Amino acid sequence: MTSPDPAQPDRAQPGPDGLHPPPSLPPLPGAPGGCALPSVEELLADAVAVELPMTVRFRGTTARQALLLRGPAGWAEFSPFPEYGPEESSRWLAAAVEAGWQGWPAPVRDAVPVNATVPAVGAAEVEDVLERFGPVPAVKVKVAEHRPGGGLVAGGHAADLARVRRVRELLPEAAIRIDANAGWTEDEALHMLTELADVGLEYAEQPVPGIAPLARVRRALRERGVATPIAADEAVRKEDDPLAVAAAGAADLIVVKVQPLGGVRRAAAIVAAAGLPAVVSSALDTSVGLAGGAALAAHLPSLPHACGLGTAALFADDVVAPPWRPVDGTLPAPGVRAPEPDPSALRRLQLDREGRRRWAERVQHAHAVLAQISG
Ligand SMILES: O=C(O)CCC(=O)C1=CC=C[C@@H](O)[C@@H]1C(=O)O
Ligand SMILES: [Mg+2]
Repeated sequence: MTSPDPAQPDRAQPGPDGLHPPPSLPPLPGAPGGCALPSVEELLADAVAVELPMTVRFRGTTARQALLLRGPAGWAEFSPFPEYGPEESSRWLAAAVEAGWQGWPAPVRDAVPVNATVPAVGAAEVEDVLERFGPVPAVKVKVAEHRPGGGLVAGGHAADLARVRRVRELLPEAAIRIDANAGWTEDEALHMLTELADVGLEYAEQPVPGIAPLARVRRALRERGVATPIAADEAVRKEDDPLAVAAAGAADLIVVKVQPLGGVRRAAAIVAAAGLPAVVSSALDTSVGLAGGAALAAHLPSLPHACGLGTAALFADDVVAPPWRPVDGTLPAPGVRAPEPDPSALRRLQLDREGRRRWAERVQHAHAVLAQISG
């Protein structure tokens, strides 16, 4: 549909050591060569802070907050999780600046396949959760969820195994991937992934924290004859160098998310430079942010796996009407800008004055980090 984006590094060009692709990624807003960084006042001029109720607990929460911004190129989302500090949040703000003040790069496909996402629910609830997504080619099952104070949630390993097996029973043909969010020790990961070998997992996402442990688990599984591919998520989006996991050969594929990686162009450049198959996933964004994920998935030259972008199905309400939810297992590509939020949904979901103040403060702090990069 379109020619390659010049912002993407050329994978055919090896880096200085002759082996690895060049590490250069598109600059963040405000940095030399990047798009201009709007002022805080400009960013906040039309901002609306919202809270979306969820139909099921996910990542320990039943409500998701976000700040929606409006720039000349369209609507944008800034929704770092509450525990994220200014530095990590600055990449989320960079993604919002791209969406609202620059626009997304052009798509090469019209629609993207998505997976259903099953939070750490009991096996008896799996059917209900899956119903919200409709027919899908793939399912992600959350495992290894911890209580806020530490320790696995009730049911532990047995509940995780039962949840995955229930999905397989209900959807014998679907691809099933699990996501442990770095919640297992290496021994637990080896034990659980060996137990689940008969399910034929599509891949296991971040079974353990870090890069070296991921590489060890991957190697040890092979030695045991377990062929489950290993995907890196936190080892991409939370490391200083998002390419380190690929350079270390620690994963078979990478998970990429637009907000945590600083925008569609940056995420696409990371995929190109990593040289590994990629899965585009959501950051539990509202439909505005999800459209950014769909823009990335629609822009990538190759999309070998269904995307974790069906998460609007976990919300009881959303800012766009109709919400950016999967239909027949796919989401439409949004083009170069996000869908317009529905004004009545914004009124219904907006936070009070104190909530707005907290979000404005988070924008200021993240902005200060980006402004510092630009010198
Ligand atoms: O990939 C999916 O199916 C849904 C998105 C998803 O799992 C996540 C969204 C937001 C925060 C993360 O804890 C989580 C993930 O780890 O991938
Ligand atoms: Mg993950």
